[in-house]
Amino acid sequence: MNPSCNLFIVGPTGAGKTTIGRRLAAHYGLAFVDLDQEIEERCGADVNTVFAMEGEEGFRRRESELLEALSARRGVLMATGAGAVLDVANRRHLRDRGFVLWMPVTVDQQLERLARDRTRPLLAVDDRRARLEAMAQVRTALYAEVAELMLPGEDDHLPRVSERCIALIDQSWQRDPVAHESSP
Ligand SMILES: Nc1ncnc2c1ncn2[C@@H]1O[C@H](COP(=O)(O)OP(=O)(O)OP(=O)(O)O)[C@@H](O)[C@H]1O
Ligand SMILES: O=C(O)C1=C[C@@H](O)[C@@H](O)[C@H](O)C1
Ligand SMILES: [Mg+2]
Repeated sequence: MNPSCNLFIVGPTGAGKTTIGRRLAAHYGLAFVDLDQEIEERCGADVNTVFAMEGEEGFRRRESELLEALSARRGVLMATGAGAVLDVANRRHLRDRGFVLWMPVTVDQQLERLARDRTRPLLAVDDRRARLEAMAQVRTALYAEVAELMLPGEDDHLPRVSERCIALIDQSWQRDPVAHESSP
């Protein structure tokens, strides 16, 4: 939505939604919220444990409930989990309640960036490349459906990536001035 008071970031796992999102929030004076981290805080358990105890279905239910609540706030930058776009109601909330940024990443970049990562349960498989390609097959069109702006995806020094993102966002995000008011 443009104009809007929120920024939401979507994109594949390892795209940089959390790391770059944090920097963008600081730049724009928005409250940073990371959907995965919020789920972990509320459950008192990490994402791996939530998947193990409640299955992907339980995780997705929690993800949708929180996305609904957090996206209703004003003046937030929310980094979503990579699979949040799978749900149609999530996609509607994202589109209706904020300006949606898409951080792209190639499968090669994902494999390199997440080589030592063990925190993503859906990547706990023998053939990570095949899993990531299958995810991209389903999800790319969904990122495209919700996003209004694609950010740069190349590997670089994080402050430089953030600066390039800010230059692009400044060109197309019409910030709703009421964003500076406190929430009702
Ligand atoms: N443009 C970039 N250049 C180099 N490294 C990057 C870039 N963007 C992110 N990274 C690195 O990639 C790793 C994954 O980034 P991050 O955790 O922010 O991804 P994410 O999109 O939040 O993933 P997830 O959806 O699984 O939460 C981090 O180690 C981060 O420092
Ligand atoms: O790709 C996904 O579906 C996921 C990505 C992570 O951000 C977490 O939300 C969780 O591991 C699921
Ligand atoms: Mg993240």
